[in-house]
Amino acid sequence: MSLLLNLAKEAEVEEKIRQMFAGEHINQTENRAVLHVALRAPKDEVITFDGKNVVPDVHQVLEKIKVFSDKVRSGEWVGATGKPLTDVVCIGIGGSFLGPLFVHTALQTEPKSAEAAGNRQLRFLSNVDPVDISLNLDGLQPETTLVVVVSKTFTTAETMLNARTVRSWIISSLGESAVAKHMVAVSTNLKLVGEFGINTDNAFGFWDWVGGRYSVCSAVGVLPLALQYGFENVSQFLQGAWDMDTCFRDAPFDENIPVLLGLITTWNATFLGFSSRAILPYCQALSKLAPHIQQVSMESNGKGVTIEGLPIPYPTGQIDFGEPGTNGQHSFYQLIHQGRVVPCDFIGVIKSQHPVYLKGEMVSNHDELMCNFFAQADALANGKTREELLTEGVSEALVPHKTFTGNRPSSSILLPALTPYTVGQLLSMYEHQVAVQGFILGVNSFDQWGVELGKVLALKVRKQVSKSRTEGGKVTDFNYSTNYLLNRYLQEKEENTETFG
Ligand SMILES: O=P(O)(O)OC[C@H]1O[C@](O)(CO)[C@@H](O)[C@@H]1O
Repeated sequence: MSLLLNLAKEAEVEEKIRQMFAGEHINQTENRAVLHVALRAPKDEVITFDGKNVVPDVHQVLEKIKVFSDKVRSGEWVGATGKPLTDVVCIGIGGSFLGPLFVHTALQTEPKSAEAAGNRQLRFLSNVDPVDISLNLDGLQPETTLVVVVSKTFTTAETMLNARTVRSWIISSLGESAVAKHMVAVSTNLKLVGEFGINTDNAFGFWDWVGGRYSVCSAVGVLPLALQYGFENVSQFLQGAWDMDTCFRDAPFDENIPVLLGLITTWNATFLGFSSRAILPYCQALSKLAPHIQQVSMESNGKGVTIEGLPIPYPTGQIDFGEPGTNGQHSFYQLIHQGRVVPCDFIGVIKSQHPVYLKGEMVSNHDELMCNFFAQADALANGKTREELLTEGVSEALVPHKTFTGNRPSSSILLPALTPYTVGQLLSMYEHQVAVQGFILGVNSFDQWGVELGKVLALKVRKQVSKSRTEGGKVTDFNYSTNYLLNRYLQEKEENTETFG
């Protein structure tokens, strides 16, 4: 640890944290500041961007969300037919989806939040696959549904097509004028929001200095979560995130949770060369933590060049994946214990959101879950030797199969309980862990050029599909394999299309 702490010094991590909180343009390739911490700063904090304190702007949007969500929840804001809007469908993808889904999943079983939600429903439509539309609109009525279109750029192809499709669903049932009451937006691009037909008075803005995958504490997450759980619960979530932000900003590195986790993750991935990391919450309510952190981490640190554009001669970010325990134990843990080395983050809670204790049982249901949490880290670290197996009377033939090498790294994170506050702490901890790792690797953790090429090629395919539909003829513009598959697809495609309106 002391060598890793020296490395943090050498890599000037302290200075980089300072630059981040000072609103310097550390996202150099996009010439942007990285100020998601300002989204959870209390009113009296001063965080400047290009000489201006941004905290009042943040609180202005928060106040707007509070007023709007209170109106919708109380039934003061009604739909086109005068009915309260009890159900919310958020349309967004990537950072405009995964973070809010993670927090929603963590809060929906938390007693105080669940009570505040009552019978309200919150759903997330992300995939452009029409099956996702059908699943998310199933059982909903347009007259009681509020749609929140969430897109930082308001240009993301999947989100915009889903938004147009759901707008047609509303219009076909309630008429064009219903859009004003039933559709709102979250974006940095208010011009495009207006052009889409959503009243910009009903749009909730954020800023270029918030990266998509770091936007859950902006209106991207706060609006849907406040609609579902009430503003007070969401404000506790923000306070929790800010608590960890201040630990990151102020604590000495040997007590700084995100810095320590960032160093350990870098050690495992880059120095020891372990190419993946498992995020394993022993808490069902954290089932969407891994998919969210997967984007935060892999889109941030999955880079091939340094911030200066030089090729990197060492492995950068790791493949992040995960599932709640104990489910994962019965799925992929075999490989983790005896196959490749996969550093693990175990996350447990001391108090369950729903304690159950069956009469006559030795331990509560949650204790049973947590016994596994404690056991796994030990099993990975210590393993089981040939000698131990022989003492237990295991046959020579089976000894190699039952041996565990041990010496497999893991970190254990124990929370007092899963509340809006600790969910905020957890989120911020991982966001900053990723930043520290990027600072040490020397990459830009805040751009994402690697997602562009696929988008451009999809556009080219889209043009081809529409050309061969209208003009006929075979596709020849791609490589042999793609041409063949695309022609086969177009030839055999038969669709019973459902249209709204
Ligand atoms: O919020 P937007 O602009 O629709 O973008 C959605 C997501 O797409 C990405 O740009 C990746 O394609 C993410 O970084 C982002 O979170």
